[in-house]
Amino acid sequence: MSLAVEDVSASLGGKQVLHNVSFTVPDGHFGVLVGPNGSGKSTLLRTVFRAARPSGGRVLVDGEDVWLSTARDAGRRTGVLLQEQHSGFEFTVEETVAQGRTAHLGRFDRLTKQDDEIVAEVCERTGLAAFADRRLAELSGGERQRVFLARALAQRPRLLVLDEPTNHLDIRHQLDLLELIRDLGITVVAALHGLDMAAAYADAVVVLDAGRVVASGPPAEVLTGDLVSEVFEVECTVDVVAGLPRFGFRPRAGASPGRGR
Ligand SMILES: Nc1ncnc2c1ncn2[C@@H]1O[C@H](COP(=O)(O)OP(=O)(O)OP(=O)(O)O)[C@@H](O)[C@H]1O
Repeated sequence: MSLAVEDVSASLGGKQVLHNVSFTVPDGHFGVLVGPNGSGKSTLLRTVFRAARPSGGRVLVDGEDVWLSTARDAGRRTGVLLQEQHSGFEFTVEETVAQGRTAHLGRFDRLTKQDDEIVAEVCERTGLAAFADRRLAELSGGERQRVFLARALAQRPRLLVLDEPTNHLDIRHQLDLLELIRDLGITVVAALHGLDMAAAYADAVVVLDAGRVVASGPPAEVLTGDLVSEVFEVECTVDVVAGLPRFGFRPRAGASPGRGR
């Protein structure tokens, strides 16, 4: 499933936070959004999974404007993993993952044996099988994040939208999650703060700054020391190790704590 964001603008609380943003993620590719806090990554992802309506422009999934399709159709094909979830902790892991199947059910349908098999397979794949009967309240933040990923995968989405999916995860689980996502072979768009991870896993990165795309393309071409220094207001050096950029950071001399936008 291809994703095309065309000239998207959005405003929140009377302030324009996205300015004519355009990029594409071809079918089966992994597109990553990077940018400083407040640069508009989450808002942009929300326009993609139909939670925030753009004030201008279009979001096309396989050529179809998501805002012209029903919420149910969009929900069926798009899996979403958000930064932090604060509810539903009374459910077990298995119950939560099974919620991913309900997007495909009619109002009075019940889960079938095939749904149960998908839930079991996803729990296995995400390393959650041993936790299946535990309540989310009894899990660590990182374990819960994996459950929410599993719920999104149980949906068997054709487009996966991830907002900081590696938040809370230790390094092994960050790598596991990104490997798993890459191996899914579906179209993925994710916001990531870790530039090393973005460089290692993305087919293409889109750099946002103050709601505008300032660069996009293959990570090794886009994530240069100069660009990262400029956008993140730090001193950044890049070494290429085994064909991948490795980033070194230092605070910029005389830098203030924020831009106060
Ligand atoms: N409900 C809201 N009302 C008004 N402004 C908002 C609202 N939500 C977000 N904003 C503003 O919109 C801008 C973009 O926020 P957004 O969450 O999309 O950025 P982000 O790049 O995802 O940030 P982070 O890296 O901190 O998660 C920020 O300036 C933020 O303060």
